[in-house]
Amino acid sequence: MAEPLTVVITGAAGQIAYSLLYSIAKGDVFGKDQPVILHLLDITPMMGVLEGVIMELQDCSISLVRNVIATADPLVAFKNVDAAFMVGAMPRKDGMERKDLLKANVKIFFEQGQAMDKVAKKTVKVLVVGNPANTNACILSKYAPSIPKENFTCLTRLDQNRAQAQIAAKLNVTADKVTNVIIWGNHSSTQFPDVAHAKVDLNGKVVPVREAINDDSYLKNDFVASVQQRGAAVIKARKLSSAMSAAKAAADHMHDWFFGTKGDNWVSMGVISDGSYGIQEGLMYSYPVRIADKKWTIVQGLSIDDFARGKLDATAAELKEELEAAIAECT
Ligand SMILES: NC(=O)c1ccc[n+]([C@@H]2O[C@H](COP(=O)([O-])OP(=O)(O)OC[C@H]3O[C@@H](n4cnc5c(N)ncnc54)[C@H](O)[C@@H]3O)[C@@H](O)[C@H]2O)c1
Ligand SMILES: O=C(O)C[C@H](O)C(=O)O
Repeated sequence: MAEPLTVVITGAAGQIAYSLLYSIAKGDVFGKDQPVILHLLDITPMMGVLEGVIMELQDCSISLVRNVIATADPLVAFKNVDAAFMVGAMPRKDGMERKDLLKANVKIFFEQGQAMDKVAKKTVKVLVVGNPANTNACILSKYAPSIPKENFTCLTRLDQNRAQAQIAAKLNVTADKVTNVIIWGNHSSTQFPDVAHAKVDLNGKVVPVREAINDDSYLKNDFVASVQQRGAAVIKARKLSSAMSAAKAAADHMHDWFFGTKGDNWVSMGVISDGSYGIQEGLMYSYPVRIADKKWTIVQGLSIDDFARGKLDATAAELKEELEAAIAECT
């Protein structure tokens, strides 16, 4: 069997971690033959709750988990980690936008970046889930300069999964039949869920989603709005932000980073912009990526029409503003 991977989950006593830990422990993320050592970080007042979560993890009786370290000290949590799920942050409440969390949450990533810089492996793969996820990931990377920028990503896979599921429901197929939906930009209400290059397998025949749906007005309006607003809709209904689906998406993201994408398929991830598609360099922007040998590359050469161009630029403008506000908080 392989050597254990050391994996940190921050916000480990919270609701996303409650689902995510089980997924990681049973091998959904790193493989069914891959043992893991779990580092669980939360704040001191949550250590009692975390103890209960660890009891449950133990009671799952899963042999892939070789050790569990619970701590409120980031220097202990990030020590020698191979992968990091950065979940620990305040969730929004009904009526808030995710960027309203910036003031409360960005300092967490400012401080944790510095700790990560000191003690994490330089190869660590980092996924930021805590909102506003793109900007928090940018700040984390900025304050962990010894770790390559390519190692920092943020979660937009939940938006991708939502978009895929909605298209699948409309076409009366299962979600796995829909591929190459793209989420561009910010994990916020300005994100652009784009099906211009998406495909669907209809009874063995692969056709463009646009052709199968045959309703551009729906794809440009109701579909886009409903993916953009899905997080808010869950909060309104559940009085809590999404957790099971967020954990599933985080698991999907890290799994694909480790195991790669298949064939022509791509997935969406928030990654550091290199200027692709005219987006300002250095923003943490969600792009379509292909992954091989544990490295992502932005899919190039996709056609962008005027409608899409406007959407790509609007979400980039929001990210630029968020980043400026976040940097001001970190002085
Ligand atoms: N990107 C996405 O797709 C996505 C999806 C869902 C939720 N989220 C975000 O994920 C975050 C967590 O959501 P949740 O529902 O699990 O929240 P939660 O309140 O249930 O859990 C958050 C946990 O983080 C802990 N925490 C707070 N400050 C911390 C710190 N400095 N270090 C370590 N832990 C800390 C809290 O004590 C708590 O246990 C929120 O910001 C939420 O908005 C993002
Ligand atoms: O919407 C939220 O605030 C939580 C999360 O980002 C989501 O998309 O469900």
